[in-house]
Amino acid sequence: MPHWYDVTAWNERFGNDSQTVHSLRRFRTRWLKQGWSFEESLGEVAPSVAETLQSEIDPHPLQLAERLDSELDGASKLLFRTSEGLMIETVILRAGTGRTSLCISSQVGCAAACRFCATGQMGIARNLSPAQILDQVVQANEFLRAEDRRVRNIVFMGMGEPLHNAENLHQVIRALTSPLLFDYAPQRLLVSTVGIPDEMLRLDKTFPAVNLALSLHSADEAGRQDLIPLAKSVSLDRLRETLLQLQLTDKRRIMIEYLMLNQRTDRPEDAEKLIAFLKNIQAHINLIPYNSIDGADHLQGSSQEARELFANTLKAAGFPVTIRYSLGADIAAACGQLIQRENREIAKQLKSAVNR
Ligand SMILES: C[S@@+](CC[C@H](N)C(=O)[O-])C[C@H]1O[C@@H](n2cnc3c(N)ncnc32)[C@H](O)[C@@H]1O
Ligand code: SF4
Repeated sequence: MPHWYDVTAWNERFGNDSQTVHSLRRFRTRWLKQGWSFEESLGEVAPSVAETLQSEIDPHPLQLAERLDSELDGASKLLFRTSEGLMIETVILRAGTGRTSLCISSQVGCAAACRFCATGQMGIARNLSPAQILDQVVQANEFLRAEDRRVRNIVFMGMGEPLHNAENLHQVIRALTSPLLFDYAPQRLLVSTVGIPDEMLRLDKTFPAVNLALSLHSADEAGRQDLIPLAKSVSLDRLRETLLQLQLTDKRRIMIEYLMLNQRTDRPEDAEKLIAFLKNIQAHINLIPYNSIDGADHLQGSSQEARELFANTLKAAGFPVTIRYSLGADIAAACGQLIQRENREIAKQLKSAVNR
């Protein structure tokens, strides 16, 4: 089997004898849709097929290192280790409605190097493979099965910039939405990006029903560049043009993520700039409270009062606005923060091993 998430490979590998095809379908349903373990699911196929699957598929390229359950709300953080020893995190969010979302990582570290982001400050950027990205969903669903739950929504809002890992992202979306594998509706997926125009357009063209969120954070050119070094190569004009282009093919609202930073992004003039930037764009604005990170003492989150005033200005201009409620505050703050130092150390060791 070249890759288990490649549907055509299954047919090529096992042929189309109807009994085998049916039993393999049951196997994949148990494993990928119902959260059964790989081993349990093997019980659905003939022993000879099970033996082949066992020897050719590595069901868990990620090793679970730790699980942290929030005592405040329904969040759980899963810390995984890659075969290189690097750590990534995945967050399960259980909403009161019974709906479960999963926040997954697409990279270890991130080249965008945003000043406010622990992942960006790790100083490394490694793409996760499709199997490593999908394993986060597989392992989360295995946990959730004990609670009679299944992941309903998947957001690419964990570590890394998904559009810097676009080829793998496309393969992952294909697998997640394939009726023969995970069978998620594309509307249940949300890709969050710092803003890579060509890849935003390509994603929209390839998967028009997958939701897109743009992490804008500032509609002031110098202010945005100050927070997001990558923004020096993507102007606000280019981003606005991209949003307008997306709107031509897609009538849904795009989500704009906006980090609330004291005296940097939360002043009345910042709200006016944001309103001007979003003129004629169907946007839903999500205001994000800042989780402070190590090494960014110059950044402070906005007060609740400033957030509410900002939200009201945007609402008065006609935009739907939500203030993101941060789940799992007790199980560690901003994404990437827990493992920032550990990954730096491991990346250093790997580098010196290569140079030796
Ligand atoms: C970690 S990023 C991953 C997806 C993609 N790279 C992006 O920037 O949209 C997901 C979201 O987390 C936000 N984020 C990063 N660091 C944060 C922090 N310290 N506090 C609050 N939100 C943060 C980002 O701005 C982004 O909107
Ligand atoms: S916020 Fe997103 S783009 Fe910026 S460094 Fe973090 S993961 Fe990368």
